[in-house]
Amino acid sequence: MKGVDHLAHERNKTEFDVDAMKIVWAGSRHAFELSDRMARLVASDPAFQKDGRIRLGRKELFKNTLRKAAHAWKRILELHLTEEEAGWLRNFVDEPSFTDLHWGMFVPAIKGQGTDEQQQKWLPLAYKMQIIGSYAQTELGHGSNVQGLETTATFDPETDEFVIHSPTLTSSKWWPGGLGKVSTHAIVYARLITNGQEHGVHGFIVQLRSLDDHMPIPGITIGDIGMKFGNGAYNTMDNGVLTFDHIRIPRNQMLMRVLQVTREGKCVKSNVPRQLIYGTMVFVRQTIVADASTALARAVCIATRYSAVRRQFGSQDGGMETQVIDYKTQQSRLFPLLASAYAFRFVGEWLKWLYTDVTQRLQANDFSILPEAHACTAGLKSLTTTATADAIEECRKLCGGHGYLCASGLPELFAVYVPACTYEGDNVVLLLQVARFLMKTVSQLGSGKKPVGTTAYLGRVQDLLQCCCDVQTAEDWLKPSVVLEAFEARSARMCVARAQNLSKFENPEDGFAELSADLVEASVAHCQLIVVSKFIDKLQQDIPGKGVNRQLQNLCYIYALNLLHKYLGDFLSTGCITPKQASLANDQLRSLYSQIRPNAIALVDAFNYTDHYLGSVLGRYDGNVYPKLYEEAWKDPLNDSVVPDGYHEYIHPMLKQQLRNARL
Ligand SMILES: CCCCCCCCCCCCCCCCCCCCCCCCCCCC(=O)SCCNC(=O)CCNC(=O)[C@H](O)C(C)(C)COP(=O)(O)OP(=O)(O)OC[C@H]1O[C@@H](n2cnc3c(N)ncnc32)[C@H](O)[C@@H]1OP(=O)(O)O
Ligand SMILES: Cc1cc2nc3c(=O)[nH]c(=O)nc-3n(C[C@H](O)[C@H](O)[C@H](O)COP(=O)(O)OP(=O)(O)OC[C@H]3O[C@@H](n4cnc5c(N)ncnc54)[C@H](O)[C@@H]3O)c2cc1C
Repeated sequence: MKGVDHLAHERNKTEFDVDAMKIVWAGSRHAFELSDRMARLVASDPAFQKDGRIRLGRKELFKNTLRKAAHAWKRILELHLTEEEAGWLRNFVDEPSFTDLHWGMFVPAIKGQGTDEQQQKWLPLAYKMQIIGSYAQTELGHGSNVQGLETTATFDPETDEFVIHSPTLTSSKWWPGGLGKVSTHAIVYARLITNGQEHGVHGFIVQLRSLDDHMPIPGITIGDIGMKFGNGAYNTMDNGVLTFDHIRIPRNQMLMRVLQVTREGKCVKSNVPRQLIYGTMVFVRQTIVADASTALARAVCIATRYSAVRRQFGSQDGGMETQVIDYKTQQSRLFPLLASAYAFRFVGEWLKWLYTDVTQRLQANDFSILPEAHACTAGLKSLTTTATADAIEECRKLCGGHGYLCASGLPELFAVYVPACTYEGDNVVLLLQVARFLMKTVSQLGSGKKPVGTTAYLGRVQDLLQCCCDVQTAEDWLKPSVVLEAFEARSARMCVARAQNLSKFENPEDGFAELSADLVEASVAHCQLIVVSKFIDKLQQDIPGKGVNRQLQNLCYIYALNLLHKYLGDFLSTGCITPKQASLANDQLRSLYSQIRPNAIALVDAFNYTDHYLGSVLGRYDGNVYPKLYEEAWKDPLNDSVVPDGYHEYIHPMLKQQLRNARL
């Protein structure tokens, strides 16, 4: 039975078609229907309930994840779910597990780096989960520096095998998800050595555990690396440690799409660029950008609904107090995060398109846009995960004290999300990759090479260095061309200034190292420009539904103008805009907050999250926060007994002692 909707008065204020917005958020009607069906399927299945997960001990927690994964797989087979449907199911089950690495990295690595024969042999086994794989790249001593990995794969021509070996403690594989307790196989990255010569790092398919009794293959030492940050959270995952003592694998288990090793141990390069060895990371970084909007939307949904429920101060004549969402400070902290969720959704959609395009081109041996795909996935992964992690924490603060309770869902969401800033490439290391790409692009401008794609604006660098923003009123900030030009000019000017500083160094690598902090700032400016421009592109599409486009416009300008406000130093110091224009942008921002305010609840309803998925008392759809928070408190194990364990040992003697002292 449906209860009272405590947020009904908020929903009645809505000025747009929420169902139409749900489709925009999902990406298409098809995606909406599919994700909606999977969300309900998961929410209604008791096997997927997640209440109390944070209170489980590690062993119980992990076993629970194994049970859920097995149940999920059973349901996938019974219901004949497609890969797309299974992907949504995984999302709504909302529990990191070895299956993520199997499907998200092991399978893509074989697809991207394996030859046709290797794919034919290994993919059917992996698709049926007759083998379970992980992605073993990082080592105890090296993660970011992939070329610094120490594990060796030495070709033995006598037996036609590779010998995989961990020569040092620091060469132990360390971190791979699913490796600790579950995976039977892994793609192991190791330095290839043939005929005494090194040929860089390559991927090898290595069996780790017996398919009969799950015992490690002799010569392999393997286990879990231990508890990670937060209760529940990422501790459902068995991140592992692995060492090899001269493990032999057949030659055909090296992934050979980029480089073949012949029977004699000769290395033969294919026409595929070496960077394709890093291709799996490009794929996963792209999925991480899409996931950022999902996690951010979740936190924002909780904080927005709770901000409409929560009241503090402002009561007159015994009337209702003010909803905290009506405080301008609350709006100026919350609404840019709401806008960012939508912005990241659309840039994620675009990045998926870019990735599909690159994949098709690679199949046709066109490798020209690989550098741009790398820069975009690396940069946007960095930008969106940093912003999302910060935003989840901000949402916790926006919920006041109750945000700190696990019942708010925010502590666990933060703990599970925050490693995204590190895994799949440390965010600073990735921004440095973007900086290299940008500096290379700027350095080639003089040679007549026309930049394309996301750097096309650098082709207009002369105009951008001279342009003057012509904003005269706050309304002028609602013109797409004005906003875009301000972001392009800021980014172009920052890139050119950094390039000029770099050119003062005799050795470019020394210059790059010395100026790296400044270079990272230019990368951020460039990536923010991409997000703004993709949001503006979205507005140009024919978007059906009453009032939907208007809301998206408001969100787009909130996203852009809030960045302008936050990074005012960049905009002013590069001379793109004047202080007066910045002040007008701020006036416009305040006006946009007022326009978003009546639609805020509907804009988070459009995410279509079930209460199961949100996992938050504060974010409940019906806004019935207080009675449920009160109920939740009594579920804590400390409340199992009225007098706590330990009273007789510790509290009672202390009280008695005090009493005796008082009598003295
Ligand atoms: C209980 C639940 C049950 C549910 C069950 C359901 C089950 C069924 C589901 C089935 C459905 C299927 C659905 C699919 C699900 C998908 C899920 C996906 C989720 C995935 C989750 C993932 C979780 C996260 C796990 C994290 C994993 C990792 O962290 S792996 C390790 C990552 N490591 C790194 O990222 C290292 C970072 N370092 C680097 O990338 C590089 O070394 C470097 C970029 C720093 C470069 O360093 P260096 O300078 O030394 O470079 P060098 O090697 O010399 O090369 C330089 C040139 O190469 C160019 N370059 C670099 N990188 C790339 C690249 N990636 N691509 C292209 N080019 C690249 C670089 O620009 C240089 O070029 P030039 O300048 O031209 O020379
Ligand atoms: C939860 C989780 C899951 C993971 N799963 C996997 C997995 O499945 N498979 C796998 O192979 N790996 C996995 N990893 C490892 C992950 O990919 C690495 O931790 C990540 O790439 C960062 O590398 P690092 O740990 O070596 O950091 P480091 O490079 O040691 O970073 C430490 C600090 O040094 C800075 N730094 C490093 N290099 C530079 C530089 N050149 N210039 C400036 N600053 C620099 C960084 O910004 C950072 O502040 C996982 C990690 C985590 C946390």
